[in-house]
Amino acid sequence: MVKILITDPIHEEAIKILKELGEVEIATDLSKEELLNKIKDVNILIVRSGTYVDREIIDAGKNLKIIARAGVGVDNIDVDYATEKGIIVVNAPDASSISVAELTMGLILAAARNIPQANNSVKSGKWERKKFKGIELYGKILGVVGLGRIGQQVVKRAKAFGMEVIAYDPYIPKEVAENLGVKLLNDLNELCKMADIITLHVPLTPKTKHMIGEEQINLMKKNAIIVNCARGGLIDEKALYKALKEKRIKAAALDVFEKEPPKDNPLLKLDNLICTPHLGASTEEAQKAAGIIIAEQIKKILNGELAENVVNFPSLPKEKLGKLKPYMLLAETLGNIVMQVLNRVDRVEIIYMGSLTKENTDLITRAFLKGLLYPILLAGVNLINAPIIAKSRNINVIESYTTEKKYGDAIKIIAEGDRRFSIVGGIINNKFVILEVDGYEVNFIPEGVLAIIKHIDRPGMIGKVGMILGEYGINIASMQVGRREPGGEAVMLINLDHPISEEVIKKIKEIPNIKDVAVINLW
Ligand SMILES: NC(=O)C1=CN([C@@H]2O[C@H](COP(=O)(O)OP(=O)(O)OC[C@H]3O[C@@H](n4cnc5c(N)ncnc54)[C@H](O)[C@@H]3O)[C@@H](O)[C@H]2O)C=CC1
Ligand SMILES: O=C(O)C(=O)COP(=O)(O)O
Repeated sequence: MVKILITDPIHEEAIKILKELGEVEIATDLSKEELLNKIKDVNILIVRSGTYVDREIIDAGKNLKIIARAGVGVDNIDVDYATEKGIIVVNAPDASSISVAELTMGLILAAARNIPQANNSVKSGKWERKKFKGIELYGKILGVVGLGRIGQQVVKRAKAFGMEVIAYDPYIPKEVAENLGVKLLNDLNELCKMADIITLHVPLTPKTKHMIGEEQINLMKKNAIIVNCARGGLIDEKALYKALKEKRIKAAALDVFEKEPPKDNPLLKLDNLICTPHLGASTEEAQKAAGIIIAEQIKKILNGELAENVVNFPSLPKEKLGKLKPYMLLAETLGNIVMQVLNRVDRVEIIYMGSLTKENTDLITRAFLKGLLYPILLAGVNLINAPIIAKSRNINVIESYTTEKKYGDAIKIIAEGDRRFSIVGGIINNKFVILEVDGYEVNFIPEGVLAIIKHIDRPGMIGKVGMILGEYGINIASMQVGRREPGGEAVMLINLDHPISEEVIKKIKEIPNIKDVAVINLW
């Protein structure tokens, strides 16, 4: 009988379904040691955000086949390692959007009207009507950062309050914003300047980490309110603490923290900070939906059926994949690179070369689209929904085939968005190799953090880039230059051991003869 372990609270309706599938044990609040012990015989582990499923847990789970996340974010699960171990990861991305949007409105109102502070005051025997004068939402400007599932629900509710809504989401088609009656801005700093209230609804990625820092907070209005019901880490908590302490802005309302629970976090001592303990998805409705969705997904997987919310690869039967799997992984990596080089993608052409032209390439194209959308949507995108999401984001996808044999079995991507970008990737000795970038031939294995630097071929260019990286303590793992002729345009590919900050990128861009710098985190 299948053994199912549930380590975070999930809805009883879901437990009912799971009990029909196997032997269920519910053990919440386990210490890591306890979990390491229990996981040994478990086949299916069910978690929410309270359980960290790291390498050690996965290694200990010798019989683990499925990890189910009864919610959206899988940032507490080492999905790559699970994939490596052949463990399926499944989630429920749509279940809690309305609940999170409603909590966001709750926190906006609470901050605007000082509700938590006033509640504490009355309960302590005071009657301080003057102290707690608030502001109306009516007529105020709401700045929504991230116009995805939750952001869009927030817009609808804010409109009902008579708010004017502006948004920043470089990846969403402008028609989506137009249909919602939202003004879409091209610049986050502009939103920070204009908005009375700012609310965050983006995933936490290397690009969005600390997207609200000192610079953005300093641009905000004196009475601005900032709300975060997405992920801790989007706001630089040190900068926020300073701004709230100095009353640079009116208030912040947080459902999420960089470290949860936020023990000893100095923010908690501030009167103008209100907070909830990561309650966005904690409603009867969202939990019921999330629980039932993952229980149904598990049932499908156990029956050998296609499950829609599988986050990673191993769900696909080996016999169906054959030689395609490495090319799916290659395509996923190419997708990753393209989105991070271009930021906004309007059109992609996927050109299959060599003997790949004889294969059924549908799965490879899906893997490419999953990789393309992953840097902005994380676990919300999978092999099943990737083409639909690409379409909903107005990304025109074209597949074509060429008998050209120059690179053997390879995949070429020509993408258009902020600019045109092309890349060819192949597989040599079981390694992904970049064979061409923007028409320049190279032979480079991308690993860790990849920098693609376009420049004019002049003596000392490599040294100048290396010096700046060295100054910031960033190690170069490997590098290569591709050029057509000496003195002309060239491309430098560098693998770095660490991610690099916007400050370093800016410094490199300031070197004379550097044309463009793109830094890509390879997931
Ligand atoms: N507090 C809670 O309990 C919960 C929090 N969440 C969090 O809410 C957040 C949003 O979730 P969904 O709306 O479901 O995600 P979604 O994937 O539907 O939407 C995210 C949006 O962010 C945009 N985006 C990505 N990178 C961006 C950037 N650099 N700048 C601006 N926009 C960017 C994407 O284009 C997308 O439209 C996630 O962080 C999720 O983890 C989700 C559920 C519960
Ligand atoms: O689903 C998500 O991403 C959430 O942040 C909600 O987390 P939870 O299920 O409440 O632990």
